[in-house]
Amino acid sequence: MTPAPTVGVLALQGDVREHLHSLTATGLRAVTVRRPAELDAVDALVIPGGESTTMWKLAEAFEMLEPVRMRIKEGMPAYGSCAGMIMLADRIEGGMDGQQTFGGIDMVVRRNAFGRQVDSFESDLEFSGLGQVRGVFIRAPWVESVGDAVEVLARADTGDRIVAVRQGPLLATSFHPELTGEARVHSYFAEMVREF
Ligand SMILES: NC(=O)CC[C@H](N)C(=O)O
Repeated sequence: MTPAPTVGVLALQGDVREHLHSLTATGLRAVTVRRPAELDAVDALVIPGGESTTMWKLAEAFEMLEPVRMRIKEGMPAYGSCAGMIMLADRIEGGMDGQQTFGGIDMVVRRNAFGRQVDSFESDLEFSGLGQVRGVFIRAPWVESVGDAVEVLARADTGDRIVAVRQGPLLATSFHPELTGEARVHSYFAEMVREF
């Protein structure tokens, strides 16, 4: 039997523990990643929810920006929730001056897109291939536009906004399945990792 793939959770900032827990529940090995050497040791990476401006600054401070970009270019599977989705976007709107991302998914993501009234909310989404999934949105981004290579997996019921996408080995959601005990999104990612 081949050993289970190891997934790193980028542990600079954000809801790292919740992702570690969700990944372990799918049968994958999950470890924290803060340093380039730790990144080298994993087969795939999860970028948690949190605050993308802080994550970007810490990624620079920990000299992780380029190494993560490089691994993504080489085809490493990655999944980002919320701030993690922002980090996987090739282009962002509403970012801080100079804010950078790892990129990888050919999309424009708008930060804090759902506005003040609905800073945080929950709703049921139709997730392609999974059926109905409960989405928890916390100052969440949405996907403003996608390139041809990007598959739209879910839209919010509020105005048809795109909230889950996949491009090859890269997955991103505006919402946080790691916070609701919703195992199927992590299982979906685990399948992507095993296929890789
Ligand atoms: N829950 C989240 O991850 C929020 C994302 C945050 N608003 C950002 O721009 O990074």
